[in-house]
Amino acid sequence: MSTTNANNQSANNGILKIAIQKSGRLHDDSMKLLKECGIDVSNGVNKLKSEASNFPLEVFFLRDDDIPQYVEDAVADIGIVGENVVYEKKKKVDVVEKLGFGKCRLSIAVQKGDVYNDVSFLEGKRIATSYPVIVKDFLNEKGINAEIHEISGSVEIAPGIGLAQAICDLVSSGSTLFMNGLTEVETILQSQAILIKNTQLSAEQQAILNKLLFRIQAVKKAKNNKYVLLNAPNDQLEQIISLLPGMKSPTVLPLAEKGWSSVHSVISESTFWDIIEKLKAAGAQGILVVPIEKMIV
Ligand SMILES: Nc1ncnc2c1ncn2[C@@H]1O[C@H](COP(=O)(O)OP(=O)(O)OP(=O)(O)O)[C@@H](O)[C@H]1O
Ligand SMILES: O=P(O)(O)OC[C@H]1O[C@H](OP(=O)(O)OP(=O)(O)O)[C@H](O)[C@@H]1O
Ligand SMILES: [Mg+2]
Repeated sequence: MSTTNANNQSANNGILKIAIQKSGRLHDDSMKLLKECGIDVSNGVNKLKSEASNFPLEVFFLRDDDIPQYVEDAVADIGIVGENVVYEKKKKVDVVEKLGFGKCRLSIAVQKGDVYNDVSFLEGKRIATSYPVIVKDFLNEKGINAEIHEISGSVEIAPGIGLAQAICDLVSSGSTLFMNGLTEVETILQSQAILIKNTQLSAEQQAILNKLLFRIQAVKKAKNNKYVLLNAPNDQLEQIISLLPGMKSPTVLPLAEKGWSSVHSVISESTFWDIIEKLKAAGAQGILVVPIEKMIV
């Protein structure tokens, strides 16, 4: 390749195009994630495209259903979309990272009062859904013959108006099912927002993605951990330190008051309350818990 061509190539590839949902459940969290990664993107009303001012990223605002196709076709290089949409669309894209928001499940529900013992209930029935591909795969796997009636929204209303005897739709709190007199009977898929990428990124695009990913992982780790500061009597230090993992090991500093130390450490969100109780029981006092903004290990 000549130098000129190489330069042109680099000009084309010097920016990464990301597709995110224009409006809806994933929009705000997707924008927030970019912001937490230190990337400034303006989000003007009715704007469909925006360029980050301080990172080589161009943002396309799209309907979530279209994102896997755009990423497969390299119209966008990467995208943020629910796993449910990725599995439904079955496009050729690579999954890069789970993002920890947009958590929901895709479930089958029937009318309250129906006697549902197992999936054989669905045999010969009509199921309303916006996810015909995933439902078809599920029924095939279970050896059930049922009619799939595809509708694009307000799926939970279908049994109540005589359109279907069962539905398959996204559930989070369960309140939409409850309000429509439905009961969840099978969970087909657990879903959350994920980062997907085109399968043939150039080396330069991959390098930008790696930079973005490094930041995303630091943000995610920080969210899953808390910084803890506490005072400990020196004669209890050994026991208290054994309860605290820290990134390497806890920091211990002497307090102005003799016989006491200040202990600093990082605790994971999942074990947080358990460890705090044990720390208190071991004699820790003045425990402060502080959120971490970024965490690079
Ligand atoms: N109740 C929920 N709780 C958490 N996440 C959800 C919930 N409902 C949907 N999601 C996730 O958010 C994604 C977008 O949901 P939304 O309802 O905004 O989609 P949509 O109406 O199809 O939007 P679009 O206009 O972009 O097509 C879903 O595909 C799913 O991954
Ligand atoms: O279990 P819940 O917490 O009630 O959430 C489930 C509802 O959320 C989603 O719809 P959304 O509210 O996004 O509206 P939509 O129909 O426009 O997609 C989904 O399609 C369900 O209807
Ligand atoms: Mg959609």
